[in-house]
Formats: sequence, C-alpha cells, structure tokens
Amino acid sequence: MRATARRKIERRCRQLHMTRILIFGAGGVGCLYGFILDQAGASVTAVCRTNYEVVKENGITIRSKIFGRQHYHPTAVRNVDEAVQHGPFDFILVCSKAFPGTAEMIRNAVTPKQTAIVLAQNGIGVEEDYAKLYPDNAIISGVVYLPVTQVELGIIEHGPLERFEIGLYPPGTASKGHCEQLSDLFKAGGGSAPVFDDVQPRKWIKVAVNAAWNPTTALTLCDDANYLRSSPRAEEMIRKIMREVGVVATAAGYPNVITDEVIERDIQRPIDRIKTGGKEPSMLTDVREGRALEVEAIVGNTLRIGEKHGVVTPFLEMLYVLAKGRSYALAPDDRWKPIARHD
Ligand SMILES: NC(=O)C1=CN([C@@H]2O[C@H](COP(=O)(O)OP(=O)(O)OC[C@H]3O[C@@H](n4cnc5c(N)ncnc54)[C@H](OP(=O)(O)O)[C@@H]3O)[C@@H](O)[C@H]2O)C=CC1
Ligand SMILES: CC(C)(CO)C(=O)C(=O)O
Repeated sequence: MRATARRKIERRCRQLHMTRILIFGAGGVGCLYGFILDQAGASVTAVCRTNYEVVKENGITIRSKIFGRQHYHPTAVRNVDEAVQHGPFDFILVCSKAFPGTAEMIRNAVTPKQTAIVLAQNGIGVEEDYAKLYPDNAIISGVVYLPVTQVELGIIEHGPLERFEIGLYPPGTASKGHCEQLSDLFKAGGGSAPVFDDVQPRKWIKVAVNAAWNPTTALTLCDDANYLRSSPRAEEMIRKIMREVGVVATAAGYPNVITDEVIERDIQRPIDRIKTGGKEPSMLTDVREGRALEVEAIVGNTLRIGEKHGVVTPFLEMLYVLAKGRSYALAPDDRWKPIARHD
C-alpha cells in the first residue's frame, strides 16, 4: 500500500476513535446502534432509564441474526446532565420513542455548532422541534430498518435487517460532512447508513409501513404474520392504508414515492414471515409493556398533513382514534398534544 493511502486510512481511524457519541434512549434501537458505533471505535455513552443498573453492571448483550451473539459495555449514565462529563459529543442519537418534549431533554448535552443531532425514530414531521431549538446544529433525520426488541433489561434481540437511511433536515441546509462521517462510522462498525440528498421521500415510505402495521398489530395483539393469518381481508387492508398514506405524500409534494411496487416489495417481508415466524412491531411491544403509543408521530401527523391538503383519510382516522384510545387506557397522561409542524 502506498504511504499516502496508508496515512489517509490511519488519519480516518484516529478520527473514528475520537468520535464521541451519546445515545439518548437505550432501548432496542439505541442499544443496537450503540453496538455498531462501539464496534467502529467511537466512545459511546448511553442514557439509560429502567435498564441503568443492569447496563452499568453488565453491559449490553446482542443476539442478532446479522451480528451473532455479541456483548459491549457503553458508559451508562442516568440522565443527560450526568452524560455531560463524557462529552462534548459529536453526535447525539435520539433513539427514544418520538414523543413531545424530547427535543428539550437533550439540551444540556448539545454543544452549539459541534453536536449533530440524529433522529433514529419512526414518524413524519418529527424534526421541526429540534430544528427550532438547535438552529446552530446539524439535524440528521433517519429512517430505521431494524427489527429489534429489548427482551430483558440489557438483552437485545435483532432480526435479519439493518439499514439506517440518513439525510440532513431540512435537505441541503449545511454541508453533508456530518452525514458522511456517521455513514463511515456505521460502515466501520459493520452497519449500513446510506446518505440521501433528501431523506424525506424515504421517511414517507417508512411512515406508510408504520401507519399500516404498527396500529393494526398493536390493536389486534397479533404479530405481523399472525395478523396476516387472521382473516382473508387482513393483507389487502395493509395495502389500502399504505395507499392512503401515498395520497397524503403526493399532496405534500412527494408524488410517485409510495408506489404499488414499493408497497408490494415491503409487504412481501411479513408475508414471508408466515413461514418463518412473525415480527412484533414496536407498537405491539409497547402495548404488551403497558406503555404509551407513538400514535401522534406516525398516524396523527400523517392525517393532519392530509387534512391540511384537503385529503380525506378514513383508514388513518379510524386507526388514530382507536390507537389513541388504546394508548390513553395504558398511559392516561398521553393526552393529545401536537408534536410538530404539520406541513
Ligand atoms: N423496535 C423496532 O423494531 C423499531 C423501532 N423503530 C423506532 O425507533 C424508535 C425507538 O424504538 P425502540 O428502540 O423500539 O424503543 P424502546 O421503547 O425499546 O426504547 C426507547 C428507550 O428510550 C428510553 N427513554 C424514553 N424516555 C426517556 C427519558 N426521558 N430518559 C431516558 N430514557 C428514556 C426508554 O426507557 P424505559 O425503558 O425506561 O422506558 C427506552 O429504553 C421509535 O421511534 C420506534 O418507532 C424503528 C424501526 C424498528
Ligand atoms: C417496520 C417495523 C414494523 C418493523 O419492526 C417497525 O418499524 C417497528 O417495529 O416500529
């Protein structure tokens, strides 16, 4: 290898090792992304809540169809104030559920002009609160494809898919340097984080998937394969909901994104799982654990964007009302609060 090429690789490795990452929300997604970044050589601090003692004492065990059985030990802290002594952070990965008020919770760990805030969450329109609060920081919006569940405190089960699609919010606001750096880190850690000039079309595809699968499985208490087995109309209902989200996306300026081809490709995964065993979407896990549901970020924001553009969304409206009722029964504090701008 030529000396200049070797020096370039050595410099890149040094940069990765110096990168400081804060994971806010050490559940399924947070623990798995922390693992990938730890593998890349970054310094990983994790804000843990219920699993604090276990993670501090024993670290995190990963049982993954891709990475195998793994173990790592991030620096566990109880809250953002405690995390600050391990900063300043180059990236904060927000991996908690997309609920109102989270943007304020990370404030003390955000260094203006340095920290890139990465949203590893489902939903649409979830970036605006961060963009308003942190105008001097890069906001990276992410689309998470990662079937993962924390099955016991500090123990994470992960299926056969790992892809984190990322892009700046709003698109083209600053240099793509932060996105490229994060993408390099994922690659170095064995993961995959492709960078998009505009990641919003990708967010729309994912919210169509989540609006269809998350409330239906949460309300029926069936994993995706069992839901498909449950009646001859179940599969077509998923397509109808996804098409409805497609009409909203088109009205919002993203035509030809949620196409029939995209819908068929996505629905094939759960259909295949009828043979191999179903996946419990994260909202079904929340129902089983008695936690509030991410209805606003996934269904509420989508239907309000539709409303603003004069699109009638009967399926989304029905899912919204029923899933909000379910969430309210589980967590009575979860009353309606808009979480972001709805355009
Ligand atoms: N799981 C999956 O397969 C997928 C999930 N997603 C999305 O990724 C995001 C994360 O999901 P997932 O990992 O499943 O969620 P989890 O519920 O497993 O993890 C969220 C974590 O955030 C923690 N948390 C919440 N609020 C706070 C707080 N104030 N302080 C400290 N910790 C806090 C929770 O702590 P505690 O345990 O104490 O509640 C929990 O550990 C969601 O937006 C989800 O929709 C996307 C694709 C797939
Ligand atoms: C796509 C799906 C349903 C897969 O896990 C998901 O994003 C979730 O569980 O929230």
